[in-house]
Amino acid sequence: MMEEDNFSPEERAAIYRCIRERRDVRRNFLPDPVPPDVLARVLAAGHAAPSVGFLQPWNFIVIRESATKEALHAAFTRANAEAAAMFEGERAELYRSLKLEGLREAPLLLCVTCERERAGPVVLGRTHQSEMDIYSTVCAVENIWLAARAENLGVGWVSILALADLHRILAIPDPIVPIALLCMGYVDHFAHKPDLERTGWRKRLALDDLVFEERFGEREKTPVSG
Ligand SMILES: Cc1cc2c(cc1C)N(C[C@H](O)[C@H](O)[C@H](O)COP(=O)(O)O)c1[nH]c(=O)[nH]c(=O)c1N2
Repeated sequence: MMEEDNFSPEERAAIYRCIRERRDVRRNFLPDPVPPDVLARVLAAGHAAPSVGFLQPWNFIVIRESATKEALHAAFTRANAEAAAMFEGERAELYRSLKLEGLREAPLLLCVTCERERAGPVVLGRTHQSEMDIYSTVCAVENIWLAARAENLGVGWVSILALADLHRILAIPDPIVPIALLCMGYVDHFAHKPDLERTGWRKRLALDDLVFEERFGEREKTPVSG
């Protein structure tokens, strides 16, 4: 390999730090706007994502209007009441104490959509696994999330909304699928642990419990962390 194709140890360390220290952020947003050049870099990172058949099925809808943010927040409130009712007792109490969106506080919201028919009905790589265009769009979302972290921008994914509300509020026509509604902005700090871990909702699983080696149709647990 050409020397200049390699990542230096410092570059590698920065990438792993970005992955490790990316957080889902939906609180403590500062009012500072996201500069256009920063947003352009973050969106370019999204657009650099892999996609099935090189379909690039995404669009990025930038939302700054407070009326739209309020409408999305109202949709969240409706959905969240339904979601909260799925839990009982202490769990329900804990659920209600969680801050699960930052739709009004974030200076900018981003909706990432997937246009499934962008290249017609037949797409290289999608014929036998029809969700691949959706997954490609999720790859773009993760790129955005990581690039934003490298730009010191917090990003939170808000999925507690009915899809029909997203279609209506953002005027997204039916063949296009809203994949992610993200709240984005500068924050005063990044938490070291996920909120859901810190609040005791769920523990982080051990990597070694999740890795298996395949051996002639059998699976064997294979510790990797050494
Ligand atoms: C597809 C999808 C959808 C959602 C999320 C994530 C993803 C991947 N997460 C964030 C989620 O809770 C968070 O990623 C995990 O708790 C781990 O925390 P970190 O992202 O590592 O900080 C999330 N969080 C939240 O507060 N409200 C939400 O609606 C959602 N929805």
